[in-house]
Amino acid sequence: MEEDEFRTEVRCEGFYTRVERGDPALITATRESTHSIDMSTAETPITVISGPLGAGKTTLVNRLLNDPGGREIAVVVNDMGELNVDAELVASEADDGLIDLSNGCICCRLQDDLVTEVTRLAEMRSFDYLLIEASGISEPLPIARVLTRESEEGGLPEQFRLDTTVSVIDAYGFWKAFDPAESLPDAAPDPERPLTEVLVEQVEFCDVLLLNKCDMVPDDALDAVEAEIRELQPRATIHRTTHSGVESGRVLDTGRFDFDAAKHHQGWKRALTGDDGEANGNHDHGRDSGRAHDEDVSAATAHGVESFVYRRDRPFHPHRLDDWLDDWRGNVVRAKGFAWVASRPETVLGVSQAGPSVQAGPIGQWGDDDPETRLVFIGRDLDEAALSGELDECLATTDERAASYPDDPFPRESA
Ligand SMILES: Nc1nc2c(ncn2[C@@H]2O[C@H](COP(=O)(O)OP(=O)(O)OP(=O)(O)O)[C@@H](O)[C@H]2O)c(=O)[nH]1
Repeated sequence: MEEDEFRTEVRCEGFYTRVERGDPALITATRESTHSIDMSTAETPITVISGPLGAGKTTLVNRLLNDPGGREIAVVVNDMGELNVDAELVASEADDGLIDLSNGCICCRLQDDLVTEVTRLAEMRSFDYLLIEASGISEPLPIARVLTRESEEGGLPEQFRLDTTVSVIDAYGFWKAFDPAESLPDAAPDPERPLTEVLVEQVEFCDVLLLNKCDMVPDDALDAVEAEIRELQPRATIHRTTHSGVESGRVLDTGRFDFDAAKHHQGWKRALTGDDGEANGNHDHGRDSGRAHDEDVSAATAHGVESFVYRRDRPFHPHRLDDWLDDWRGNVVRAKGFAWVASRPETVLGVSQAGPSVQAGPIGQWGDDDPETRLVFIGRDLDEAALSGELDECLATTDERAASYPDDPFPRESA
């Protein structure tokens, strides 16, 4: 069962590509820069910037273009709309000292366009760093797959190396989305857009996480938000920022990208496997944010952030489970895992909840594995006994296990 079987299918409608090159003053600065580029490796590192709509991605791109640390940076900006507003914003910053050398707009699927445009860029221009700003609804994992040539669709030329995946997370938006007790009046989830699912995936898959817009969240709430994010994302370095203010070296040339680690050390997956990441040398989380593991643990404890795994070797009654999934328990930030349902005893049901967004559907067969429900819950002040009791009420009786279910509710998708 691959985690991307859970992923929401998100289509990207357009890439906007431009190369930014420094003006003479900037090139002078480049020569004097302490940053040295080892041309002998002939590899162009890539940083991918993901994050929800309005989190501060373009702000970060512009910061990096204005302070490239001696690098000549090319930027690919991806936006969902016909007009690429982000590219326009990057361009306006470019007027202050960077020259737009090429631009273009194409409409097609994300992966093909990404490969085509980056390949074309590399043929046309010389640059020594590539920034990719993903759209607010892009999932980082499929992008990383293309950039590491793991995609069946093909990948980038060998000269590129994915160096860092960065997620810029709007601390205020996160606070509103996942903490109903603290949420503001406009925090109601938009039923049209299950963005919380994408937001959580952006948190879960990254090497570096900027917790941005810290100026908009009170300190105690910020601590709680960071504790929740740390529970979802045990591996990444976290930087608290305002206006995406971070030294370029924190997000460029970090060498932190590690596909296996990024895929397997998401909070929910580690809770399922009981792996705390120390065994394989990835126990460096929080280092750059100045926090040690113990501090993360105590921050989580102080804010009541915790996780537990619900395991049962009896199937659910499909309709009772479906009804239960309809009600979002506000203190659950994330629930994810595998369920066994009486309506499809051979089938593994993937369940993925992020805030008010809940998805559940078949993702494979149990095969030789003994069927067993395993669901991870991550949240604040979780009442494990109550949640487990509610779920136990959804388990099928012996008679119900033998029944047939012509109107099986799965797959289900809801915002
Ligand atoms: N108060 C506050 N505003 C910020 C901060 N960072 C960015 N902004 C503002 O938030 C708005 C959105 O920032 P962008 O950088 O365009 O965000 P984005 O992630 O590129 O947005 P999309 O491309 O629409 O997904 C802009 O008006 C920024 O000036 C911050 O730390 N605090």
